[in-house]
Amino acid sequence: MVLVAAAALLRGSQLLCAQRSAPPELAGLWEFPGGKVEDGEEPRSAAHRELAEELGIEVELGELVVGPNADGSWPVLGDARMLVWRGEVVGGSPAALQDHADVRWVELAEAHTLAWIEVDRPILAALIALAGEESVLQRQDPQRLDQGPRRPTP
Ligand SMILES: Nc1nc2c([nH]c(=O)n2[C@H]2C[C@H](O)[C@@H](COP(=O)(O)OP(=O)(O)OP(=O)(O)O)O2)c(=O)[nH]1
Repeated sequence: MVLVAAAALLRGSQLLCAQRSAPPELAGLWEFPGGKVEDGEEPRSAAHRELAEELGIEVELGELVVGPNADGSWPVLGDARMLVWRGEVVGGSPAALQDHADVRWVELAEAHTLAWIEVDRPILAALIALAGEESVLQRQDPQRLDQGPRRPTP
């Protein structure tokens, strides 16, 4: 079975969305940038390689956005499964160098208004849920996420 490695790259409240230029049946649709894992390749390395090749960026990947498959992947087109990590851009500026018509930072809450590959929509919903949970945690205990370890009060 084909394994795809992709990234949900965030910049504050924005998500990096990529618009495919090929194949014809997917051209114009939006997706999480990434691509197929090659034989013998680590899935995370594949994500780094694809993002460098296709968008010219270096990324740092964080936790997996856990999907419904046993390995945490998401069912995607063509009977494939896709691993998606949250991450951020740490080098370069995203550009549609290869296989994409456009690449855009979009407010995560507005991203669903783009014409996504339909099977990606549950992944978008999971990202919004994760962001919501984090903002609740942050409101409950702002120091926990913002300022690192608590200092004892004098
Ligand atoms: N990259 C990516 N692929 C997705 C997403 N959703 C989804 O169904 N797919 C499907 C589309 C393709 O059938 C497959 C990924 O193939 P790809 O064309 O991006 O892979 P690749 O860059 O390695 O391309 P190639 O070697 O086949 O030319 O997974 C998504 O969000 N991102």
